Amino acid sequence: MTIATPSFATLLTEAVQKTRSVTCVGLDPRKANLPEPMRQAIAQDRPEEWAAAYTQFCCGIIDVVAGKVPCVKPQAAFFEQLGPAGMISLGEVVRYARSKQLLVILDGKRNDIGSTATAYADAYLGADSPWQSDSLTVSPYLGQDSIEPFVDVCDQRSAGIFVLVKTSNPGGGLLQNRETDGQSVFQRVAELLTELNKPRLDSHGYGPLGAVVGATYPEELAQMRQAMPHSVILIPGFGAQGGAADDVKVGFHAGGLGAVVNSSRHIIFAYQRPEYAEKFAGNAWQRAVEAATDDMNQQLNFCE
Ligand SMILES: O=C(O)c1cc(=O)[nH]c(=O)n1[C@@H]1O[C@H](COP(=O)(O)O)[C@@H](O)[C@H]1O
Repeated sequence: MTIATPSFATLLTEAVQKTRSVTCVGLDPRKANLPEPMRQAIAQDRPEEWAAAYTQFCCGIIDVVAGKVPCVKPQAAFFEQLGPAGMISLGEVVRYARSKQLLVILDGKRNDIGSTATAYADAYLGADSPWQSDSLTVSPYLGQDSIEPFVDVCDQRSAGIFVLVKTSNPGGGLLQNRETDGQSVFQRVAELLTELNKPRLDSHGYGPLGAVVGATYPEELAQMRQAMPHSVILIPGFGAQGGAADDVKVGFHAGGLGAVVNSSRHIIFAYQRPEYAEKFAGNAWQRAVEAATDDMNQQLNFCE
């Protein structure tokens, strides 16, 4: 097997070391939460105008956080809400983030039967991908033959995936915690990721198959850190969903390696948080993004 170097996992580790940050800024634009001046500039309530505002907003965030954090995670759903115009905006945001040396985790939670999974993998991660994302969130529900096409693409290009293992939402346990053959479904997913990563490790011991484990389940996060020594863990649920620094620190290896922690609303709409609202009203929303990013970096001060 020939594996593209440097791998996505290596690039992410290097970006963490360079920025001394484990923060992933989630780009989840919402019409109702855009700063007032941007909402006022919408002349007609048309998807094209909102999409242009989303591009402006997300690129404005990227300008603030580039150099401060290793990666950003655009959530496709919010762009898809605007239809084709939203997808053009998503493409522009991905391109702009990469031009600012930020790694992009495209949050699409994609997957399907193997032959269609190949199309998703080529679409988002392939060498000729029009999106050129560095990585993609992937659902494991269709099994190993649905994950392998993504791994094949990761072998060819410096790309990675983050597979849903234990999600942050309260209802995730209904299926993920289901016990079968003496282990839970999420433990079985973790085992599969470890098997697939083993022949593909970089010099830090990480493979292309990352995992998603929510900050809202610290006990399971600690267990999953042990079960998946070769996966970089994407930890969402910090901030707005209640996850705190003490909850996520168990997801890391020494020196702040092996995980990144996502926060979306608490950073991008920080200007609306009570502690920032007065100081950063109106046009000062980018300064609120900066303050919230600096604060999160300080709280997650795990890099040696
Ligand atoms: O894959 C994800 O990123 C994800 C998985 C998960 O278990 N929980 C979760 O919240 N997410 C995403 O992480 C982001 C969390 O946003 P905030 O709650 O605003 O920080 C959203 O884009 C979610 O779609």
